[in-house]
Amino acid sequence: MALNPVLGKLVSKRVVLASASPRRQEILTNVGLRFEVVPSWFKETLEKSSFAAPYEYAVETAKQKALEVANRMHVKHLRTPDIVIGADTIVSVDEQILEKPVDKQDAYRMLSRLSGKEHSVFTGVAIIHCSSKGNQLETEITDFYEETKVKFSDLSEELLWEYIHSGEPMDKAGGYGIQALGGMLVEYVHGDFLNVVGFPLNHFCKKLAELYYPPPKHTVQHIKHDSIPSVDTFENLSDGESESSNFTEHKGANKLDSSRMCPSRPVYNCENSSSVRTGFTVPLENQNGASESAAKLPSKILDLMDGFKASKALFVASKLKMFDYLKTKGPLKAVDVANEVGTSVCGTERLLDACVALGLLEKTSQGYSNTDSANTYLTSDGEYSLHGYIIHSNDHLWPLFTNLESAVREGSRQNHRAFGRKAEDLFKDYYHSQEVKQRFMAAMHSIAHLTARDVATAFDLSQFKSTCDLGGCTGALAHELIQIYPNMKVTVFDLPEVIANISYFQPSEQCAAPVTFVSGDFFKDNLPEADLYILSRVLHDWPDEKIHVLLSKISAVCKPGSALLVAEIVLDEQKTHPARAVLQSLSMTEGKQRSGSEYKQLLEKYGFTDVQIKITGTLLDAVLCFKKNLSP
Ligand SMILES: Cc1cn([C@H]2C[C@H](O)[C@@H](COP(=O)(O)OP(=O)(O)OP(=O)(O)O)O2)c(=O)[nH]c1=O
Repeated sequence: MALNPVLGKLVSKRVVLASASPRRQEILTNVGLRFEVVPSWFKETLEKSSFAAPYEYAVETAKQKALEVANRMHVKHLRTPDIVIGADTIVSVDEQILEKPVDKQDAYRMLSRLSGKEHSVFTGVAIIHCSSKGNQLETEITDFYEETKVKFSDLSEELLWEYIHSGEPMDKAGGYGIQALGGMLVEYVHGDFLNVVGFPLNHFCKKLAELYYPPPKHTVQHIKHDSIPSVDTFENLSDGESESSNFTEHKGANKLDSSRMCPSRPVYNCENSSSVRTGFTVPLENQNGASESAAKLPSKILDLMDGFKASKALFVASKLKMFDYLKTKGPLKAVDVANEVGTSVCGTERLLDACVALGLLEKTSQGYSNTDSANTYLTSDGEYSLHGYIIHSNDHLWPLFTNLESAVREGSRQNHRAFGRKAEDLFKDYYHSQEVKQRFMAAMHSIAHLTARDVATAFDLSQFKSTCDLGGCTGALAHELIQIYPNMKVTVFDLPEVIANISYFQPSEQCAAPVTFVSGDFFKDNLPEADLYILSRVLHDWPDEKIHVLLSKISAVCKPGSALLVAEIVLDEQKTHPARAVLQSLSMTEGKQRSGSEYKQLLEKYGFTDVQIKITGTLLDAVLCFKKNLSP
């Protein structure tokens, strides 16, 4: 995800960088922008003398580079991108434009002109919004330039040639690369460093912000390039439900939907920039300047207000297996998805658009397709599929959380309200209903598989020859342990009903040393022998009495020197973070989440010592402790 909310606006768009420059690719990749690279075939041969100023040449070249790619993609590949970005960097000294040197002599000429002097580096950038109407390519061009002043030291002949022989100058404007060896030649830089390297990122973000969130009409002539607006709040208002006229402008503005635009006219004129738009201007709603008095929006609160809608959209799209269909058959139009799934076309279209807005899907003229993370996490057969847990969240947690108010009032689980039966009866369902059992196991498997590597590598466990994962369910963690510690023998101990259903979840490739599954109840039955016991996502679910039984048993069976690894989310000492754990507590199980010192205290009470806590920063943290020599 792009850190900058403005760049986030491009997440669902097909963005093409019309440049072969590895620097430009790196600058944009580093800020999380997803784009294709299609180098431009436009030859940089515009007549320099026909431009009044050097930057005009750079801007025009950037524009031509981007237009060539947009046209080629439209005509040859029948794939119209949404946005094409072109750029051109030149060096200007003594009214002369220097581009890339053609050979070493040329590099020498350029560098000796720059020696001991200040020069300007201009990068022209063109952002082209493309659309296809009746097979015609329509473009809306926005361009700008950025200037950076650079001063070189006096360069000796020897240094100059040594630098030229390094090969660095050859693919760079002015014959130097400030980001590498060329940095040694530079006395000072005034302005945007990245502009010298080939892409003025800051100005680009400001330009996007203007494009996607134009200012109210009366300020149109006075835009200052001194801040990149934080606009994530506006995004949150575009749910079609806000009636407030204060927000109307932003609502329309972030769509960039040409069907809602009024006839062509320039939008705003800023220093260093221009917007030439064919068939593209201000959204109609923008013209009343309504947001003048809009207060600073509380983005976090607005996010929270909308959070449940976003969760439910994800749940429903997952439940309807839309991500599965799109993985195998996408891109698909809404009508095709609706036919596959058996849903209404209009409802499906709204849900798919919502998924695009949430960054789960991409939408192009060919239809909807999965993002990479939807393929990995949201399809039911994805490598780290969370599908099982999402369905569990929808079918089980959602109804419970719908009754949160009663849960807080009464301080207890709300199974009776959510499902019309008590928690104990539901537990019986677990034993009797294959569907409920499978759903629960799929949910546990989802999370265990996703977190297995972090848990398995939180500590070096190579000293342990045998490990028993208590309540290890489908063996996701066990399989990971064997991958990482090939000499380790791993046993999964879980209820007979669980062990009876594990086959579906086993990895297709057979491990050299397979996991052993043993059925039993860890509160009642003898535990298998092991050097290392694991309790992953177990302790937070049980009340103190049950934990007492379990830890006493483990402590009794542990030989001195053997260990217990607990994987849980470890709360901070204030017990308010991470939010994930605190929110999980709201489901009001009889168990609880604990802080690091609480885990330490608990484990020491049962004869474990040398308690080490590893906050992984991911979904699960790890606590490792060793059985001390004397029994507790
Ligand atoms: C001055 C300077 C330029 N450059 C680079 C940036 C640009 O890649 C290059 C100028 O050439 P450009 O013609 O702007 O770009 P390019 O040929 O690399 O790629 P394309 O035309 O496909 O977009 O010089 C540096 O990397 N460091 C520097 O210090």
